[in-house]
Amino acid sequence: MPVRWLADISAEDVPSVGGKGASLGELTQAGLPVPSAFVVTADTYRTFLEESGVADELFAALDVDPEDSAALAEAAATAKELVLDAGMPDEVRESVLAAYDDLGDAPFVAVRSSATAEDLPDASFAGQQETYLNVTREDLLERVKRCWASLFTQRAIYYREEQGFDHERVDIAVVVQRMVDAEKSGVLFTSHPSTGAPTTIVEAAWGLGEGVVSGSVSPDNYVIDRESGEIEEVTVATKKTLVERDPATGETTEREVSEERRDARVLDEAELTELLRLGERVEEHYDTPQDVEWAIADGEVYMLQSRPITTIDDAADATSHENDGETLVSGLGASPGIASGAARIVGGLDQLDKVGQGDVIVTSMTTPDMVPAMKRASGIVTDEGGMTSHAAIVSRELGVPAVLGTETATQVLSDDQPITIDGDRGTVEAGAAEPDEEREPVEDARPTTPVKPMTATEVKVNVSIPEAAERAAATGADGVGLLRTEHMILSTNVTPERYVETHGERAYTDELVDSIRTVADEFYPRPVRVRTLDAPTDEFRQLEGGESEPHEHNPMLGYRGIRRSLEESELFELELAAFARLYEMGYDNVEVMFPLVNDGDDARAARDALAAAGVDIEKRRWGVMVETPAAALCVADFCDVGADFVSFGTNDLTQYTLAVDRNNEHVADRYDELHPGVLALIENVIETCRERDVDTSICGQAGSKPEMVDFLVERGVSSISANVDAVRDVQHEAKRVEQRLILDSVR
Ligand SMILES: Nc1ncnc2c1ncn2[C@@H]1O[C@H](COP(=O)(O)OP(=O)(O)OP(=O)(O)O)[C@@H](O)[C@H]1O
Ligand SMILES: CC(=O)C(=O)O
Ligand SMILES: [Mg+2]
Repeated sequence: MPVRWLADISAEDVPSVGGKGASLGELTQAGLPVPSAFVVTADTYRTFLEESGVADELFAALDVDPEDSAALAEAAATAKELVLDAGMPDEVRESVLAAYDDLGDAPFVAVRSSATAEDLPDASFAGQQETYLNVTREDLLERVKRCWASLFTQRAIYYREEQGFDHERVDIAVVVQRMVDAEKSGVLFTSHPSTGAPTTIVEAAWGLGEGVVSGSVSPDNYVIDRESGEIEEVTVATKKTLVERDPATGETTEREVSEERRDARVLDEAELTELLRLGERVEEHYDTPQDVEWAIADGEVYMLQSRPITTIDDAADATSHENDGETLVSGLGASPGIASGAARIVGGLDQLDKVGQGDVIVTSMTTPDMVPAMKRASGIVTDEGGMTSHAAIVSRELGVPAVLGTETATQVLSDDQPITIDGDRGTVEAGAAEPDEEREPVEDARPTTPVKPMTATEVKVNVSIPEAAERAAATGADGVGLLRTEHMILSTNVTPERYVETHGERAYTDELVDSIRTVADEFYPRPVRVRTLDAPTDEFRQLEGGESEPHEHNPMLGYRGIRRSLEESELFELELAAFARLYEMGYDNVEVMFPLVNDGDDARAARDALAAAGVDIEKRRWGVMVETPAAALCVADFCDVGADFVSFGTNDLTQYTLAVDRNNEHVADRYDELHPGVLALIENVIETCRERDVDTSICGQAGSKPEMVDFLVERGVSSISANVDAVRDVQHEAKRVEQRLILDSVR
């Protein structure tokens, strides 16, 4: 049977109709309003491959060295051409068209890829396959083939080759469904996506749902208490664009929303009540909270897809534990949370093995070599280190509670001693907390909510170690505002020069490609802004090969950032080659950012080096950091040389503006990112960039501070990048300021 109707499909049919098809079948059988549809099954795709005779040639074409980008591109092009050019077996063609005719009155249909579980388990691949809206009978068969062909993009081929996953084992089904000519649409979460509380959250925008799902439109947000049915919170967004069928051409197009509807509320009470009711029925049917896509046309609500919410944090409502044990040591609460476990005193790298799952690492200071053990640990305690130390950055990104700078923990605590650490208060106490409050190891930890306050200001996340990518992506951040390359280098424990000497040039580039790719994959298609190397000489000196680093009176004012990269052009070329490779592999979400530039000359030189490495600078997004007063004052020059964005590195901008070395404890109390001098420079840059249509952003620590968020959002910054644990708060803060601005403008 080449096609199957929704009414005959249920959850067991995933292998035949894919996840989307199966969920639509379940909803239909449960009596929920789903537009009529049939599924072109995975078997049909197989039949097509065999009977059209393309299978051998197709799979032979896919057998490439995934590292050979040219070959990869060719394989993808060949595969697509083979699939699109192959004739459909008569039986398939007839069944599909006959099923279409049974939908009645020659409707427009949605042709939706429905992946089967056999494909890559990597979640970032979901949504990679195509969906076509407003398809007519004439284009139907071709669109079905296009869905099939979308299994063979460069990225997909690369990934399967690399994972040793057989292309022949991958299946795909295609849902052909009557279009809902949606006046409004969106998503709804039947229960709160992070706590599981009985709160329904609805997001809604005008037109077809594509915009909401892809994130290109900011939707209204409604929060409804399921028990009382009361609408608790209504946030009306400015909806600039909508997606709809062009009545003249029949094509799906995006257009501007009319003035009067732009800021108008999308859903009224009756519609919300109806959505709430349908959501409850869906949740009841599956017996677990669901994430549902819906659309409304002519006053009727339709359900377009349902998936379980996988992000509910079981620990979310666990109450904080009051441990009555004695406080053994205290220090800086550098990474929040409470953790209990056996203390493991780690005196050297050879002792890392004794750190098991759930233990607490106690060490004088962490090093990059300890990261794997840090991932296993439930908590981290150090003698030394402040808020910006390696231990602080890594533990925050991994979400492992940490108490740092205790001075004496390695002496006071003993091996195997049960302890409880509080990463908020900065204390280490004797004894273990109740077992149910122990933190889950990172690998099993559920990511936090994907439903975020929608903000016009993009809220992104900073990432330093690729191991933290999954957790960072789960914040629902709009991308990565700063991916530091330093840690990728530091984790090799040798200087880049030494690495190239011992491993070769290719290996150096490979190392960068691999690390960046981990993050770019996790976030795809959300943008990931990667900064080229910025490590001061004093940090490199600690690495193997670091003896040849120059001694500088003040490394902060010295040989680092773009200055060093332009000087050491051979190494810089290898670094930039990594970007060229990533683009060839299809990571079009990667952006390049240059640190510590002072003026147009620096920016131009960096840009030219990027172009010389084979990156199309017109097509790819690149930009510079604004970290020196000179850069802030010369920002127009960056716009002139074609930067797509600038990003405030307020850690540096503050130290250079105030002449306060951020590593010098004698002047630490004068370090103030909100100093009027710093803010004046920032304001000036935002204004200049807005006039010239260049994006502005912040990626320094101050981006995680509410006062700075207020200041930036008011001035119209394009995006804010925050630490992993601050993303949610920044989203809320940005939304609050945006609402206030809207209200002010109305009054
Ligand atoms: N029959 C339909 N009528 C109106 N809009 C539809 C229909 N089918 C899909 N859409 C819209 O198009 C969007 C994208 O469709 P679809 O769910 O097939 O793709 P996707 O979200 O990219 O895929 P996946 O769910 O596999 O990640 C939907 O969210 C929905 O808003
Ligand atoms: C992030 C960074 O480099 C800075 O704030 O200076
Ligand atoms: Mg900096």
